[in-house]
Amino acid sequence: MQAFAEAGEEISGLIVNFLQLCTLPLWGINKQLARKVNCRLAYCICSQMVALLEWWSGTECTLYTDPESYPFYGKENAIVILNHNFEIDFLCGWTFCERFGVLGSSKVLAKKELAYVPVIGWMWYFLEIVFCKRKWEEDHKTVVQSLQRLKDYPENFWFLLYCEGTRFTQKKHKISMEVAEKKGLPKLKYHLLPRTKGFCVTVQHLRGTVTAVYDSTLNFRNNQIPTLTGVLNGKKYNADLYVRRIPLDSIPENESECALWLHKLYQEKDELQEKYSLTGCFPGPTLTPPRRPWALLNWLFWIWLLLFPLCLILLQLFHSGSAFTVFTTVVLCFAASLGVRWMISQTEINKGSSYGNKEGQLNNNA
Ligand SMILES: CC/C=C\C/C=C\C/C=C\C/C=C\C/C=C\C/C=C\CCC(=O)SCCNC(=O)CCNC(=O)[C@H](O)C(C)(C)COP(=O)(O)OP(=O)(O)OC[C@H]1O[C@@H](n2cnc3c(N)ncnc32)[C@H](O)[C@@H]1OP(=O)(O)O
Ligand SMILES: CCCCCCCC/C=C\CCCCCCCC(=O)OC[C@@H](O)COP(=O)(O)O
Repeated sequence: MQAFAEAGEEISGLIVNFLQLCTLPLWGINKQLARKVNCRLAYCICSQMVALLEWWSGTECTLYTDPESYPFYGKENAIVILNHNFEIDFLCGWTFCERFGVLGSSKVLAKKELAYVPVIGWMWYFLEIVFCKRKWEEDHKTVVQSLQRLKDYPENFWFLLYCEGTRFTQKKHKISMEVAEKKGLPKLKYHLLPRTKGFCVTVQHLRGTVTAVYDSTLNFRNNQIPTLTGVLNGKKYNADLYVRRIPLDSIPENESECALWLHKLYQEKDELQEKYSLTGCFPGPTLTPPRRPWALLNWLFWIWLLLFPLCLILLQLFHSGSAFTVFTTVVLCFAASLGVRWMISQTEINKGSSYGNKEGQLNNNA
């Protein structure tokens, strides 16, 4: 039955991918309309995952931020900088996107490998997500081109940058601190040394389009180690997100000064993490926007649309279908379930890339 449910989830994603494909002719006729339609279609996929986190697992997401910045959230384009320690940090990010109304349009500088993940990766293609190979010589041109395209984007968007470039592991941390030492930069305890090129080029090319940087730090209470499998199994987590709004005007235009600015920011982020690990909470007030019903309603819609008829088909098969048809259906469901499990494995840190491991970097970046 679980295989059947997972197949249903995947099918809904593939249907949306197909609808996105159908918008291709529209891009030539009315690009801004095509973008808006694709934002709504992407919302149909992302909000199902948000519904799993918010409504199925009941995970609580608390926002720590100052009341002066709060009215800007969701009303402007922004670059979001986030620490990269958790398997579901992207999902918590999506939850905040949902609550501030920018879920369908949010962007990320993502590794190229994710473009090939069915449903999510294919959806991203139509959202004009910026992909990188994490090899600057090869990335520079394509990243700049992709950023330029966002200048006339018709919806407010958040552009997420994991400046550490990869998920935190002890090994990657040790190596990046050796790099920090060689560069004469202070050591970080909780972060990898940030990669500055992506940030500087984003600030440079989105100046005038984006008005602020949201320096964000995510933690989970009581040293919880959240996983996507945990969320799917209904496990409740408690996420704390600290957000500081920094006007883009205050970030240096000069590349080397911009890189230094980012290193300094990560030193401050490290101090904040130290406070969190000592006290178990972030400083300042909490201002958490409530869950909205739309993610739940969209999820229920797809369940109603797919699972009910799929269950009926399955029942009919077992009652009257031939052994061959039953066998084929079961095999297809298991294949879809395997597909979903492979997608989930993309979020697992212990199956992560060798990027940032000195030995791996010489040969392989996958
Ligand atoms: C109110 C609420 C607010 C917020 C809510 C929060 C979030 C919601 C927002 C949006 C959500 C949207 C979408 C989310 C959905 C899903 C996202 C999921 C996943 C995608 C994420 C990824 O794929 S992360 C991986 C890809 N991204 C990045 O890597 C970005 C960061 N990297 C860069 O910017 C890089 O510069 C680069 C990729 C552009 C280029 O890579 P390259 O390796 O070539 O980098 P560099 O040239 O920068 O590196 C060489 C320099 O680094 C030094 N070096 C060498 N080894 C190391 C080392 N181990 N550690 C650190 N530094 C190292 C080297 O010496 C070079 O130094 P230079 O001085 O020469 O620069
Ligand atoms: C419509 C519903 C869809 C049903 C499907 C449900 C199952 C979906 C499962 C998984 C979605 C895949 C999301 C992929 C996002 C993974 C983000 C991520 O964490 O990337 C890692 C990257 O930053 C750094 O990689 P490395 O640390 O260098 O390695």
